[in-house]
Amino acid sequence: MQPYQTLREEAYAANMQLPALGLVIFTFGNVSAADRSKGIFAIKPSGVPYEELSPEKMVIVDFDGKTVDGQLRPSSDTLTHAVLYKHWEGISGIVHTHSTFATAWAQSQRDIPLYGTTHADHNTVDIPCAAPMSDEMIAGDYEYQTGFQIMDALTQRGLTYHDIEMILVGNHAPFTWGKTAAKAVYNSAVLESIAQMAQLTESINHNAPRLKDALIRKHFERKHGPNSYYGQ
Ligand SMILES: O=C(CO)[C@@H](O)[C@H](O)COP(=O)(O)O
Repeated sequence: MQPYQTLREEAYAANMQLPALGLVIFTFGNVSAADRSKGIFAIKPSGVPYEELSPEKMVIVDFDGKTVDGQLRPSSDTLTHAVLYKHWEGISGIVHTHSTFATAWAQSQRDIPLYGTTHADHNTVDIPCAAPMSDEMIAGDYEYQTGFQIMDALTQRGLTYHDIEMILVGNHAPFTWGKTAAKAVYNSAVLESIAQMAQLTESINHNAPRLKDALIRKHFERKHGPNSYYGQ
């Protein structure tokens, strides 16, 4: 058995969901799965097509972004994942994609407004778009700074990483997270669907109204919290 085999298999399975769900093409995007008890995560190697991936090719990295085990160079976004794992204790999965509609909203530099119950089933707030990074941050350790750009965007809105598990990085693309890599992948697929619905909503009615608070609460609380009654 290879070292960290179980973690590698979890990361591999989650990475392979991205092309399966139509969230990436070629080598776009990346998924990591963390073992917080060891302070490490497994992440896709950089620039390797998904069809060439295997559990053995997942790279094991610590929360400072240093490679612990693996022959291949980890994802170019590794330091962004590392920063978020280091600062957000409740997450063990992170996904970055360039899914079309979420990326289009990121390029528009707009938060995704809460127009409908599909959005409210998952979030009670607009989906944030982090501001584009300063020239200094870009010239510095870009991926490391992207992690802080994400955290700062939530703080500026009075949100925590529990309040919402998805964000757009201005002019770049989305990041999502969760208690597991599988949940982070689910969040990436939900984000792409919400982004597409919102874009279509605005193209049909540019003055479309936001969902009213009563419906936001009803749909979110139907699925989440002590009085939820969705599912089995
Ligand atoms: O953000 C980007 C590119 O802008 C990444 O999503 C890459 O497309 C994936 O890079 P690797 O994980 O293969 O290094």
